[in-house]
Amino acid sequence: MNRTLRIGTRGSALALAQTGHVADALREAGADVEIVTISTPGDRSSAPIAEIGIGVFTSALRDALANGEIDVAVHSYKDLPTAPDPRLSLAAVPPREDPRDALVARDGLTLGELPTGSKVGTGSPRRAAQLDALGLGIEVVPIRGNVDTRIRKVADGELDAVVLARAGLARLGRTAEITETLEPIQMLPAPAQGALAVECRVDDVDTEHLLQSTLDDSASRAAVAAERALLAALEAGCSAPVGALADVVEDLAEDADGSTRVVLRLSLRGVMATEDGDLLRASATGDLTAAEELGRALAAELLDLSGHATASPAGRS
Ligand SMILES: NCc1[nH]cc(CCC(=O)O)c1CC(=O)O
Repeated sequence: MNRTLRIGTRGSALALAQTGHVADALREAGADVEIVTISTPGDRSSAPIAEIGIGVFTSALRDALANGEIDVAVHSYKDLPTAPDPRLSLAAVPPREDPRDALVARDGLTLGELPTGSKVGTGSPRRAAQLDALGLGIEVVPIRGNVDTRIRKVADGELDAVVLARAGLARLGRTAEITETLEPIQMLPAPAQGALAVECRVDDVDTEHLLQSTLDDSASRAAVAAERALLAALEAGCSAPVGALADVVEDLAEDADGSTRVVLRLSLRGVMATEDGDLLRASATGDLTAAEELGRALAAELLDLSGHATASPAGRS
């Protein structure tokens, strides 16, 4: 293909870093690429994400792609609405970064070492609910802003700690500032956290093929598909108190002749906060080729649990 591919991105440091990695990989594969920065309403507003709604960061980029202003859009996958955009194709899910959340605390402290009454900043209801459930006596303070702004609140002494996606810090080269990487058993990440979504126009089959063959990682795609199907089935967005993490695991399957062989399967964990702040957890394992079914089955289990726990589950109101 000898045309120049215009790759669209938001202008934040994180978005530019992510898009830079995608552009590098495409250049290595011999493509001619150019980066185009698109300003989104989400970048211009400082209101809480829960108020301005899912899609604030991604819909301007998607429109620019559908209109032909750009040929490729790179998104943080977890920021995409769960409804598919019929104008676009999800051409590639590149190998996922570490999906876990990370703590950046003063004086090198871990969560367990933070004294009672410590202020921990996060704008995410999912992170807030899971922090509260740990029962550490810490105060969760709502914050917004880019990664740099959030970390600065710790350096300035306004907060004792913030919780951020490890992947974002890794892409910005700032993992040295992490004081603890939070284990999923304490803090399940947002569905698709750490993964990128690379889109092109649905009728641009040349670009679709190039992106898919150069960038796509089928294990990352399957894991994220399961997590997102769970989220979609809970009718919840990125600001909902829902965490999910799928891992590709090795399992043993028995053949008809009695011999065993190693097969890859998906292991999915999910957490959902009720309106009372209780956490409901469930997990299941399924076929790598049936990721979405696994996500939907686990969502049904969580909804069933919530029916027993409370009359009106969070994320459905
Ligand atoms: N909602 C903001 C956002 N979108 C993607 C990332 C981090 C990178 C990723 O998860 O892929 C972040 C920052 C954060 O949650 O700390």
